[in-house]
Amino acid sequence: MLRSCAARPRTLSALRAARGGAPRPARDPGPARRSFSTEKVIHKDHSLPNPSWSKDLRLLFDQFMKKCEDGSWKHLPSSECKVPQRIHSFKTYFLDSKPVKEDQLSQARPFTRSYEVGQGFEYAMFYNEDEKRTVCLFQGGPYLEGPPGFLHGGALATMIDTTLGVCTISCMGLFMTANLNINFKSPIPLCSVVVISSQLDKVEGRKVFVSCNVRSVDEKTLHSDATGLFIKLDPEKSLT
Ligand SMILES: CCCCCCCCCCCCCCCC(=O)SCCNC(=O)CCNC(=O)[C@H](O)C(C)(C)COP(=O)(O)OP(=O)(O)OC[C@H]1O[C@@H](n2cnc3c(N)ncnc32)[C@H](O)[C@@H]1OP(=O)(O)O
Repeated sequence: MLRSCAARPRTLSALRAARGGAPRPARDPGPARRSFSTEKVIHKDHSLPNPSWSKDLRLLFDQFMKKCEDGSWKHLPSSECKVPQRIHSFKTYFLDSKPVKEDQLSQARPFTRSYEVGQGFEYAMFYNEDEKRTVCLFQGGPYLEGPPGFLHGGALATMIDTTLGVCTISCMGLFMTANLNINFKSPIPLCSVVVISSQLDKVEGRKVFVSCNVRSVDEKTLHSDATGLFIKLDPEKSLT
């Protein structure tokens, strides 16, 4: 039986409604056309509240949306993370890599958005360009269990990597994670909400140094801290 963090939609149509969609969507054109067409593709924004979000996550989300009103913070819709041009650019950088078969590629989707609503990674990100900071409000669902009742360290590492990755976007260009160091200080109860606060510390040529901490909603518990190194892909190089 599925478990969830908040009231779980009981029917398929309720689930679709929770995702913000119509009760029965039009026939899906198929992932190949949906994700990789050069035509304008409309993606659903998974970073908006849904019924699986706990009160804590909703409150924090509302607080940050308020901060967006004066333009200092920007809410990052999940749909911006999978832009066809960006996918094409990555392909051109890694021309010599063993090509993924088209039918496999057509099924690809962002790791953190590949779970049913409420079961995996529920999160929203906010970005402050002037301060070079990114904040991720994250609720890890029941399918992300590591030690019984607690979040898997790899799931947290994924969210740290994603948050730090978004933090590098102020430098523009395409980046890859080269190094990630995480100190796990206190386990995170499954289904609880944590705040990942990241900042850009230093840029040295193509190297971008970023760091973050992960705290409980009341800020009393430091769950983790981490540093990351992201490398801007060199247009002169084609990597294998
Ligand atoms: C406005 C709204 C927009 C929203 C927009 C959303 C965007 C949505 C974002 C999603 C965010 C997802 C975040 C997931 C991000 C992954 O999951 S990435 C996947 C995991 N990472 C990988 O697979 C990377 C594999 N590694 C590589 O491809 C290559 O090693 C790299 C990292 C590209 C570097 O290769 P390279 O360009 O040949 O670099 P290279 O010349 O060797 O080194 C450059 C410099 O970096 C140093 N360096 C390289 N590697 C290391 C290392 N590991 N440690 C220390 N130093 C290193 C070198 O020493 C060198 O230093 P200098 O000599 O210049 O001082």
